[in-house]
Amino acid sequence: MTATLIDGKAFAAEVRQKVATHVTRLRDENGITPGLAVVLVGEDAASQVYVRAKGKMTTEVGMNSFEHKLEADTSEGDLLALIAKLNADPSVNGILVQLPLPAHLNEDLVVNSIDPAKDVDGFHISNVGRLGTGQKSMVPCTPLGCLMMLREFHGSLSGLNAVVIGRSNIVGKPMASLLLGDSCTVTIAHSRTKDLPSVVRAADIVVAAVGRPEMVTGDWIKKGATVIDVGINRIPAPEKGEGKTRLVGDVDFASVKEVAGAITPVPGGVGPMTIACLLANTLTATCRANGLAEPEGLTA
Ligand SMILES: NC(=O)C1=CN([C@@H]2O[C@H](COP(=O)(O)OP(=O)(O)OC[C@H]3O[C@@H](n4cnc5c(N)ncnc54)[C@H](OP(=O)(O)O)[C@@H]3O)[C@@H](O)[C@H]2O)C=CC1
Ligand SMILES: Nc1nc(=O)c2c([nH]1)NC[C@@H]1CN(c3ccc(C(=O)N[C@@H](CCC(=O)O)C(=O)O)cc3)C=[N+]21
Repeated sequence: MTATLIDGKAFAAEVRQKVATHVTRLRDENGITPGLAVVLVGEDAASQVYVRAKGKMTTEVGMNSFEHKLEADTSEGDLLALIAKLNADPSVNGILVQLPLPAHLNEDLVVNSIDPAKDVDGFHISNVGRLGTGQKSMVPCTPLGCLMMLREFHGSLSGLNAVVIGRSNIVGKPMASLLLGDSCTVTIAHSRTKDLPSVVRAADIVVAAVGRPEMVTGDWIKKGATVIDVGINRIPAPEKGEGKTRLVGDVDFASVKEVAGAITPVPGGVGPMTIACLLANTLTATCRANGLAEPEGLTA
């Protein structure tokens, strides 16, 4: 058996197109252009690539993109002052501080200084609490993108067994909340889970967010299960030439696709959906800030 490929890249393009249509309407009918501010501290090469891609897609959907690149040794006070300025700026509807931050900066403090209404990552303690209690919130982009793909593929998720591998605040935990919200029976697995393969074998839906290249193999997967691969791992690819690398997920695509019913690829799966959901969240935040109706199908 070969699994159906869930094409995140194509789906993300559709989401961005929907966002662009709403942005045009906001401009024409309300004279509003949503603005997204991205703050990058330090020179991490991978982060720079990602920030550039976000900036390009932000302007492509007709939003304003504001990039703030700060030195790696920026003080906490200077970073908090920038965030305060962005919080107060009416042309900024969304604020994203690229994580991880350099070690001398307190991530919780920084994230919780963002105005929750502009917290398009959904990492602020108030948004986390709202999501956990089923109140309207900003929903973290990566889990939201996974949920959109699952809903598109399955229709209803009600009663399905979902196993989320990974319990980070940015992926695993919010993913589990969203799946519970859609009435899945949810198990969260992590590095202390006993006999992970047999836990995963019970799942109709597997979301792998571990950060270990190709860890989940075909013999862990129930026949016909849906597998969402969040992992982004760069590994050496000597076959492409000396010093070359390639991107792989947390799922061993080759063996899993023979057993699963559906699977997302890496690249071209969750990654593009994450950026599309960031733009969707920025649009949602703009509508809420202006007391306008929210676009349908772009939030949880
Ligand atoms: N596509 C996208 O848009 C995004 C992709 N990512 C990618 O997703 C992956 C996960 O990211 P993130 O959640 O931030 O990672 P973290 O490192 O914060 O969390 C990893 C989780 O995996 C668990 N884990 C580690 N090793 C094992 C193991 N051997 N067996 C079972 N569980 C294990 C850890 O358990 P414990 O808590 O016990 O230590 C932890 O809960 C990474 O590859 C990252 O690059 C992340 C964000 C966005
Ligand atoms: N505050 C914050 N919010 C984030 O959402 C956030 C973050 N910090 N820090 C880093 C992680 C990682 N992340 C990715 C998003 C898109 C791709 C993506 O588009 N990947 C492409 C491939 C890109 C490539 O070729 O390198 C794909 O999977 O097809 C990857 C990774 C968001 N993150």
